[in-house]
Amino acid sequence: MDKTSISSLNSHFLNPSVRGISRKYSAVSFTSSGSRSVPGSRIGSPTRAMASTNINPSDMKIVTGEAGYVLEDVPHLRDYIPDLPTYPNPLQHNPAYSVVKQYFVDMDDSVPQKIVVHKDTARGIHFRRAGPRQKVYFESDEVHACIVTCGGLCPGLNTVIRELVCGLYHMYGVKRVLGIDGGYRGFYARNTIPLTPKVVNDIHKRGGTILGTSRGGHDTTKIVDSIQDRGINQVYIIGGDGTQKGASVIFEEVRRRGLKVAVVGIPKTIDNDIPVIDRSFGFDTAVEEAQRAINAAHVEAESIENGIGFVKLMGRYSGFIAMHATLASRDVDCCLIPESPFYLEGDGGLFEFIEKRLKENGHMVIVMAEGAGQELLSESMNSMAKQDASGNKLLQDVGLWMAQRIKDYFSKEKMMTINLKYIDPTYMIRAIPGNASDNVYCTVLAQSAVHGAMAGFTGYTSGLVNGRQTYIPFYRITERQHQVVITDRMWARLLSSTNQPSFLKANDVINARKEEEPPTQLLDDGRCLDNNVLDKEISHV
Ligand SMILES: Nc1ncnc2c1ncn2[C@@H]1O[C@H](COP(=O)(O)OP(=O)(O)OP(=O)(O)O)[C@@H](O)[C@H]1O
Ligand SMILES: O=P(O)(O)OC[C@H]1O[C@](O)(CO)[C@@H](O)[C@@H]1O
Ligand SMILES: [Mg+2]
Repeated sequence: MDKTSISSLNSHFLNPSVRGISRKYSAVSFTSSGSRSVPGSRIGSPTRAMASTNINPSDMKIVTGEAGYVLEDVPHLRDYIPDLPTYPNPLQHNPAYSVVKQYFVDMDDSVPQKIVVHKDTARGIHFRRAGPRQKVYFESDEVHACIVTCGGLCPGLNTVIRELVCGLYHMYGVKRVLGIDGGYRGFYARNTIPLTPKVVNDIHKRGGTILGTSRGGHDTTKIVDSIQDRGINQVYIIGGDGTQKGASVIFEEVRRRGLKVAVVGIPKTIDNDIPVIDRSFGFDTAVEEAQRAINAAHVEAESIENGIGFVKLMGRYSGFIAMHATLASRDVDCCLIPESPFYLEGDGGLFEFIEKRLKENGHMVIVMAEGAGQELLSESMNSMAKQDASGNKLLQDVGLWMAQRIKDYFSKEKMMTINLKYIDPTYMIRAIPGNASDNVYCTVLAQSAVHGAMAGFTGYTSGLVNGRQTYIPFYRITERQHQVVITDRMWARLLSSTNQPSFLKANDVINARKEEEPPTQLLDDGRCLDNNVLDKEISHV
């Protein structure tokens, strides 16, 4: 697409003829009952919003408005089940809430995805604001909820479980909540665990998940059969990108069967690799806990001649933990992440930098994300890529390999004595309970998820966008992975903090820019661009 067609797309979008509120629902007989109808409203095309992704248009529920406003709405039970009765929200009689002015969220409240704007910027994509609604679509004693945790561990998992249970009980008077044992396969292969506020009372102080977790084993038919057979009508699914994909297909099958079942995703990933949301719970805890390993590495390194403290951190495809832990610490001399290619030998390579830093300071600290430099390791070992039960790339231990390469290089090629101490705190970091800030985050996240299901929304991930809780359609969460953008300011901040070289060649920069994120990145002239045209017209970051 050339500049002209981009402009024409945008001018179409801002054209007065397509202004006003317009709606487009997916192919499955959605109705707009219950939605406020705006005088002069008309069916509009979601072309502009769809153009940004490979998403099936029938999955999208788009509401457009004045000045380029787009709401990427989430499905609702009444979209496929007509004439659903509503009930007054029981919170209005709850003394804790009834005194709160404007406690209920206005049905038209939405949260913008991009908050940096220019005076003539289109308002862009918005998500539905989370929170309690005046009317609910479930009676308290009708609700039979279940909670499942999938994928790797993450600090705060138990807090989310606790707050889902307590939120359902205390806010909505729901008494039937089941824990599914051991991830997705637990729906059909394991026992369930009845959850009450008493059972979950102090679980937030423990790491891991009291429900157990697993990878693989997602059999959609068996899972939905189990939901149907048990009479479950609210499903809370806590997990990472893979889990949210699984939640999305469960939702599709539930909708196909016409079941009154709300399917809700709660994003969990220690790697912070889920797009759209500000950050995932557990990430803050992980960055804080990583400080202990980095401190130890620094103490060891500075106590000995040519000491190198080497810390491996988690981050399969995304180096957020390593980047933030480095920025927080100030003791790190070099941070290596999967998104930023590097090389070892020759001018401008890692070995040259290590030698320089040791000569300057006598010691150094290196932080490496587990997904960094995997291609160097594979080349050197000539090894085949393997996968785990969920289909994720199984990483080789790059930290140990790199530590050995550094030792060999300096002892054999430079005849220089170095003292390298290798620290791998990865699973120790992942297994601790959430810290104070993550626990608050988990509480708000869980309560928001419950409010949405009670209000009849379904097929959404509950998540923080620009500091506000929102409901995000599954397809936005599953369409790509969130990664560090190495041409963005945050990585530049890290480079100026560590004063390490970028190790980039010109080609790497061009490729990195092509992979840049957002579907609605704001350009200098205030327009928004789609991913698929980003490579044609890259502006500032
Ligand atoms: N495309 C998919 N469709 C259906 N289910 C999926 C899909 N991808 C993954 N899953 C299921 O989701 C569950 C968790 O996936 P995965 O092991 O990738 O962890 P995750 O949720 O990405 O969490 P993390 O990466 O943070 O550990 C597994 O049970 C897996 O079978
Ligand atoms: O050893 P496991 O449990 O398969 O998980 C390891 C992976 O899980 C994560 O913690 C989260 O995806 C990654 O950082 C890591 O590569
Ligand atoms: Mg994952």
